[in-house]
Amino acid sequence: MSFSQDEKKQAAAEAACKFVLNDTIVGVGTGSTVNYFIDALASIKHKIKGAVSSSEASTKRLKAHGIEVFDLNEVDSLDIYVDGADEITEHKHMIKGGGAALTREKIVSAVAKTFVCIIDDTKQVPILGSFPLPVEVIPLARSYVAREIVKLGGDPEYRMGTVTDNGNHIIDVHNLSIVDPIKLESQLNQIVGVVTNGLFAVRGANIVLIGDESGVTEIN
Ligand SMILES: O=C[C@H](O)[C@H](O)[C@H](O)COP(=O)(O)O
Repeated sequence: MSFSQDEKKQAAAEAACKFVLNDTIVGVGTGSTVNYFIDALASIKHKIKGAVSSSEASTKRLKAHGIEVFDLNEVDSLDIYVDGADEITEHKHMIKGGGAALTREKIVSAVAKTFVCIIDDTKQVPILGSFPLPVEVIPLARSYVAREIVKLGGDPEYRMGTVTDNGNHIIDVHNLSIVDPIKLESQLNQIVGVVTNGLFAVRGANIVLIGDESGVTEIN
């Protein structure tokens, strides 16, 4: 029997529920895999205080399930943050932001003690960069940032029509072979006008749950 990509996402998402502790506030990411997690969280919502969300889309889904959504500024710490990824390496470095939620995801995950990454097995890569790297930019700085990205060896493409939850734009960077993701994450963030970029390497994942043909594989 073989599982579809959606079934693998759902399996990984449901497996993340075992990391949810009683009476805590859960950090919640964004995307199609996280949507399965939110649905699974609904079945144990009586156990938790609520959630902090990384996007308007996740907030809407959480509230539709009757899960209370807290402002991050009201929360000192989070035990876990659960989110998907667009690519992840064996070092648990990730590219995120395919859904343009990277900045709030990076902020909420920074507050959490443990980042639980939920993926299907297509997201595992030996080296990051086949998936175009999203960079959130202040609209005024878009062309300047694009020129600076070219100097770093990337091929920038404006994600036309996308406005982030923060009112900013996204540049997707193609043709990068990212040998040192920690260094590149910092270099990109130093360009004036960049809000943040989709490399999650300075702070990567702690636990990875991979939906695959065996069910779910956990990497600690
Ligand atoms: O901005 C979006 C996020 O970083 C998502 O977590 C990422 O794109 C993975 O999304 P999905 O689970 O839909 O593949």
